[in-house]
Amino acid sequence: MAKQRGSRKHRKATEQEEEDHHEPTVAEEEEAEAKEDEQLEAAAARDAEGGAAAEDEVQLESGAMGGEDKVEEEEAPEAATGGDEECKEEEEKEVSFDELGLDEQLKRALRKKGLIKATPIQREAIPLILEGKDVVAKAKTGSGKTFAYLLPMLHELLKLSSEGRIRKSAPNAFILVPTRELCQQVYNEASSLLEFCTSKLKVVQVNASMSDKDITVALSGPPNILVTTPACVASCISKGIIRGPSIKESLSMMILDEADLLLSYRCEDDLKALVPHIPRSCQSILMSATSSSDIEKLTKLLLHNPFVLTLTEVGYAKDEVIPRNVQQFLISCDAKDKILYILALLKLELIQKKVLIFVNSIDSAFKLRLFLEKFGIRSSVLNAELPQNSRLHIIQAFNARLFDYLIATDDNKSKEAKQANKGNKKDSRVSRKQLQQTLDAEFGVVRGIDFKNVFTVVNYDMPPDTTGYVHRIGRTGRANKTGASISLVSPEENGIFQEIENMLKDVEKKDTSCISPFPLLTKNAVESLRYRAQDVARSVTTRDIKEARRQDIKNEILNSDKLKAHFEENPRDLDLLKHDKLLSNKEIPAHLRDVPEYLIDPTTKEASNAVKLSRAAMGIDNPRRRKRMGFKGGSGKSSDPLKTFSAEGRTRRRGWKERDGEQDRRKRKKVES
Ligand SMILES: Nc1ncnc2c1ncn2[C@@H]1O[C@H](COP(=O)(O)OP(=O)(O)OP(=O)(O)O)[C@@H](O)[C@H]1O
Repeated sequence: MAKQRGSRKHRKATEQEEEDHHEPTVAEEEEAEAKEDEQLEAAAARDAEGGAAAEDEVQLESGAMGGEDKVEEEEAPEAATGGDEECKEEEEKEVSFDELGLDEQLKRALRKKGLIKATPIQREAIPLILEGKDVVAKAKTGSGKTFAYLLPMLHELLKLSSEGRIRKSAPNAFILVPTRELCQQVYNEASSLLEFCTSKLKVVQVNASMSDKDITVALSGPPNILVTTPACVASCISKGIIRGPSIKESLSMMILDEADLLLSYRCEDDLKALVPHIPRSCQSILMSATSSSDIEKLTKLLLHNPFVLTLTEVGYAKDEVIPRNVQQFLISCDAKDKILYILALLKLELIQKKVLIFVNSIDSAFKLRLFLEKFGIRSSVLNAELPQNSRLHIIQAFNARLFDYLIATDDNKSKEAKQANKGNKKDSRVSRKQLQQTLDAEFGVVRGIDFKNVFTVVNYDMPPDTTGYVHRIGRTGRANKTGASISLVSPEENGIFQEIENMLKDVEKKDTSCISPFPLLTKNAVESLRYRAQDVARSVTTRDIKEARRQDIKNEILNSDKLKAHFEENPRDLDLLKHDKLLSNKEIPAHLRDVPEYLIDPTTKEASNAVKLSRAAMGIDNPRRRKRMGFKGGSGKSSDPLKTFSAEGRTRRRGWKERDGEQDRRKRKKVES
């Protein structure tokens, strides 16, 4: 593995390049925007990069929650990174993409994204893959595994293409991922890297929601790279859309991304069906965030004498499954009080936005959404019932900061899926059909999805297993940004919580707990909201939940086709992406929308202010930043009650109007809380 360490000269060049990426003036930005013809995703990703530095600075000043564990600026780097020595070690190992010998056109695409230095997994895996080795790479969530395989793969294919050695009877590379959402995400990433050489390589994604005709059209050519799920590729082979002998002739590389999840998505048989068609010469790469017996199974099935990159080998001082830039907290409470605790966290602004909240059933998700809505907190629900276009666009809209709170049921193992399975055991055909009708088997909200700039992940319900925990928490702290997680643990969930704690201690070789009690929420603050919360929770009936669920699907189905057509023509127009519209058309009473000042104790007020200050320091509400994300008009602060709520008590303004026009409250009378 030929590797150059970061020389001073190189570092200087890198600094210069970073300076070149200065914040543009408004005029420059407008001019650039007029010229740019970029995908929404690329714009969001660039902004995420821009935000990273700012967020890291905030970590130094006020800790991840912007709360009471403030540290002096000089001391902070040590606290944040685990010590000077470790920092130096990391710095010594820094390698730029230039040093990895990648194709010039790929480097140009990386520069355009503002990516200069390789992450540890990238700097270790890229040279090995370029050497032609089979590789099994295990690295924590958000560590950049996608580019770790995409870059060397594209480099090799570009080389073959320029030497005229590409075989064209079937795709040259398969990238197999567990879910459709990931197909789309990986396809977007690969396309963005090929921006400066579109005529040389073609990448397509196909999934089970497409008709055979559409799949056949997509695969005509054929493309060089196929991003798909194991189920879809197996079906293409069995239907003769891709011929086995052609795969044998053309396939030179196969990637199994999110390999730890592939088998849990019932992909084993599909992968076994593929094995006889894979040529012996095919290089196989397996990427995973966690270790499991499934990984070993897959390794045996598909790889030849692979090089195994484990967590320590990719440059981290110690093994870690949760990025060290993520602070993990817990709140112990009764199951019935969870709704009260989440209200306190959000309404008193004790956690940093954006927030991703995980629940274990779709009904719980809608109950929570309706409940929060009654307090003026708007959110969106992401679940397996929604049409695929809607799911993709909810993720896109959340990434673009069109709303701050997303409630997700995290995979097809939700309570509903389990019930559907259980209830239909007698007739497995009915069971499968019913399940497919209601819940999409290839759906995966969380796993591997690159949510941008999620600061806090909340486990409203604990995940069913330790892998679920790792993947959920992995939606924050991505690409070295700071983040936090809060798990609401009821006595009934103590078992799984202990399992998670033991796993973390085991991996990180620690005796002490890795998950600390959340320090910013006082008993007084919770109790001050209890009466209202209980009252409102009671008013959200099962019928309301059923109706909201039905209404949401209806809206999203209507929107789904519009979204598809519209975004093909206007990839940057976010007007349709308002997935947090109010479910109820009733006016929010003032006493619920605003928390009166006398209810908020001084400690809570202080904590809330600290969180707000750190948010301001991150520049999250900066109008120029919002504009780059695709917002039209101003900050929206003047018309959105979410943005005007203050834990210090509210300065009432006369007449305001809901942004989406559901309710015109201009004539609303001034009512004292
Ligand atoms: N070299 C880099 N420098 C900075 N950011 C990077 C770099 N490489 C990738 N990223 C960004 O890091 C984020 C996480 O990357 P990616 O999705 O590949 O992580 P992952 O390891 O596959 O995570 P998961 O296991 O959750 O799927 C992405 O937003 C990506 O654009």
